[in-house]
Amino acid sequence: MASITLRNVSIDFPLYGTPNRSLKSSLISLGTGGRFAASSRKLTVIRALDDINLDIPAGCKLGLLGHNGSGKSTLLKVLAGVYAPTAGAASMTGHVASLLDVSLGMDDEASGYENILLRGVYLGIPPSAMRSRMDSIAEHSGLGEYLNLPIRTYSSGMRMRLGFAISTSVEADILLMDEWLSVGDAAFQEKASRRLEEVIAKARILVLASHQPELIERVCNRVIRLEHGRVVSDEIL
Ligand SMILES: Nc1ncnc2c1ncn2[C@@H]1O[C@H](COP(=O)(O)OP(=O)(O)OP(=O)(O)O)[C@@H](O)[C@H]1O
Repeated sequence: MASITLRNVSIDFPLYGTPNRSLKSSLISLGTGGRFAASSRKLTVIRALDDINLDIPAGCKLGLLGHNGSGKSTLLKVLAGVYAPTAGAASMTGHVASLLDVSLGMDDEASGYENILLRGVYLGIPPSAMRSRMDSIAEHSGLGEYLNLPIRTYSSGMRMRLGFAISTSVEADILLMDEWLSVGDAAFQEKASRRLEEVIAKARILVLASHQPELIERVCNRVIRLEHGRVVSDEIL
């Protein structure tokens, strides 16, 4: 079973050595960014998430909307286990796959094939299991003989293709995505879009942050809106 439960989750980012008084007054007047939480003479704290309570059951395809700095990426990073809550508790049941940074864990000097194994380690998949997916990943990447070369010889689009092919080869109970990935040239984008839709259809839970309400309406069945780190609406679509 897959599920996500957040109870009173807050995330604070302490900003050390900032010119506190002027920063505080300019942050308070901004319509963007997290909430200004506390300060002393030396320390300013931004509360990126403020007392979030969420129950996400299996079958939920949740879209996150909100202004710049409202906390969408921070929330995804809590779900990915990148940030531990400053307060409250987050619990996830199921295998989490994060498409937040598809090239995380890659090594420039290693070949494409070697990077498939390396990236598998970051995704919690042993090399033996990754080897059995090698052919399908190679095919989806469309990189052919380039996979034998060190990835420092790749263009940025080629790296993205490889990262994308690897990340989408992993079956996940919980899939985390930041915006629609724009990967590669037009031909690859079309292929990538189809592949994403397949991966999403298989996931039990999707959490997708986006600035495009139309995309969320197309892909998701529930949407929450964040403002300054708080949930201000939660709707079934
Ligand atoms: N590593 C960090 N250190 C300090 N502050 C941070 C850090 N990461 C995020 N923040 C702050 O937390 C708040 C929420 O940021 P977050 O990236 O979650 O917003 P977002 O909704 O994803 O924004 P966008 O739509 O612009 O991507 C912002 O005020 C941002 O400045």
